[in-house]
Amino acid sequence: MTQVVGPSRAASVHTDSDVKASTARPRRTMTRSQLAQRIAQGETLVLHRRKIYKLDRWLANHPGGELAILHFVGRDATDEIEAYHSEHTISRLMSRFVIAHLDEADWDNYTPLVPPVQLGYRKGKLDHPHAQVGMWRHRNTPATSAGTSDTDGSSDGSADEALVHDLVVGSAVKRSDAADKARAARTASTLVVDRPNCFPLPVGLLEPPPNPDGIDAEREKRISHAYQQLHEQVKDAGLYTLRPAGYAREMARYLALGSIAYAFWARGQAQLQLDSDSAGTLLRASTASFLLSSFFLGLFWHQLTFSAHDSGHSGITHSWQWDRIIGTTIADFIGGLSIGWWCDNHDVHHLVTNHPEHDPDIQHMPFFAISPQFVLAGQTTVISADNAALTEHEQAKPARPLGLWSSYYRRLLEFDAPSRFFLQHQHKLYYIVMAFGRFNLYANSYGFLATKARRDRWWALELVGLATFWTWYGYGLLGSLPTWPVRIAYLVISHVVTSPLHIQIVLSHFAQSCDDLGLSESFASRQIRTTMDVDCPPWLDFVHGGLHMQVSHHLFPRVPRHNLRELRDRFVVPFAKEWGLQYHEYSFTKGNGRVLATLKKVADQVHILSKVAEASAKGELQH
Ligand code: HEM
Repeated sequence: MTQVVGPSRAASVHTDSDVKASTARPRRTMTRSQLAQRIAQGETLVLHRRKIYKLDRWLANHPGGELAILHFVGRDATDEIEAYHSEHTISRLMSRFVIAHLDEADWDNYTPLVPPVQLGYRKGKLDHPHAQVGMWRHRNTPATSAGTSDTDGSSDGSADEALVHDLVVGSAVKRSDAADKARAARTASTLVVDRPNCFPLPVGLLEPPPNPDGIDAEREKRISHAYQQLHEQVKDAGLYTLRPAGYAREMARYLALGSIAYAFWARGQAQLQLDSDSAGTLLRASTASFLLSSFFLGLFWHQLTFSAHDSGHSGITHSWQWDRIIGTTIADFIGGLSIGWWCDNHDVHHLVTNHPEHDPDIQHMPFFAISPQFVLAGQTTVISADNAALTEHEQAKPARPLGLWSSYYRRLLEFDAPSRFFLQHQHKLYYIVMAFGRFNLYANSYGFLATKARRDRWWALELVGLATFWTWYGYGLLGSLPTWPVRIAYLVISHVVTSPLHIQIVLSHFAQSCDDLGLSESFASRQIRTTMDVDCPPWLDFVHGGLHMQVSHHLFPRVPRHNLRELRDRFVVPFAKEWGLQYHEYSFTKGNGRVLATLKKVADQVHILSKVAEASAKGELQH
């Protein structure tokens, strides 16, 4: 049974580096207010068990990416740091970055500061005036609560519906009452903010808005401490130990699928000669063999990707370098994708799960939006406090949903004509779009390697991997096929067969809550709220590749895949029950039904918004 521990007991775990730090140099303390002042000046300071890390110079070297750290500036990242790093990294490497300890009294009642990246700042500058509009909206109206989650964990949508309503009413009011224009324009869709364009920031800007209803900061701290205790129990139970038999089975399966794909291709080549004698038959024997080969190659890729995922979390050997070599072999050399891109994207997803503005795994405009926030945030006019009066020109502008700013992509995910079309039909197009998901992975991978990736030896290895992939797959395999129609059919089938993977990936989050419940929500609460499991018998585990025990994976991402079932049953489910956190588990069919229902609901809201936008543009809105 899970035991609840108080702060003092939990704080006694992992104190070896504390001791080292205190013996190595005099322990300096910093108050919360001093911490805030230094962050406001632009320093990258993160808290871990009272220790304050200064990470400005480490950012560019961090294997987990810059954003992973930036989202925790000014916050207590204890749970996340211990979930994502080996003990060796924590005790040896991290201790080098400690510059002080937080004042004890401030630590006991610590209220997180808002990380500047979540206010729209990157590299010392304001990225975009629409960054984190939700937080600004909340800040301007402290009495209102953020969206709440209903008992089944999905967003109740009341906040979203209020936003839709605001937009419709706000637009109508603006048009109809010329005398009251300025006031009306500032009610529904205007935020008055005071944000400088670069650092230093006013310290007050880093103070978070009040917690929304349903978030009790004290309780969240207790959940956090209980999670830390649970983590110790998981380690003691040996669940971080790799089960080689599990991966031996995986390897046998990969080998079988790869060999079958190769055997059909070889048979097709042998049949080519015979086929020339039977010209004119509808489906030549060689073509059938090639298409069967493409089918098995797709299955091979589908299965293999789960191991790339494990390696991306250092979940196989627990050595970052070795797992990166395994991941690069699978993803780049065999699959033509970038493991570097995947890790960059996926690490952020794990840390800010289901946050519309920050989590790239739910940002799929123009094809999908799982909340109207994707459409609504951009319709809000943000004006700075020293320019509080709207100009005539601004008042005359029609209220138009513009889309949402993404802190990951650093661009506006626009609500433009293509997204207006796709989003209104997203529930009908879902499986069709997903069928071609692997092509999107190529685009993301190559875009990342070309523009964003660090130019280091891992990057060079990835380029070699991709060149190898296109040589064996593009030139060797597709090039060996007799005609263009057969080549295209091979390409399409081998890619479409992997598409259940994309459905499995989004299934865990698309139907879950994507409300922003603020910075006081604990890591464990957030992961359990935003993530769902898929129920299946143990013998089918290989089909889902561990992704179906997603809640346990999100809470303990480095636990090897073959231990997830035990982790879930012995530790995670009882933990959620003890703390009254709703645990979400559905069958594959029901989970898909929930995803489609979510997409349909947003499609309906988008339909209304599109009508409003059109009417507003034509000047047809009346009181
Ligand atoms: C003192 C500062 C830090 C150091 C020295 C550091 C170092 C590392 C290292 C060496 C790895 C590779 C995995 C390993 O060997 O354990 C890693 C991965 C990672 N780090 Fe950090 N890190 C720091 C701070 C942070 C912070 C504040 C966060 C966010 C809470 C973070 C999030 C991650 C993530 C998400 C990964 C990827 C691991 C995975 O995907 O499972 N790191 N970091």
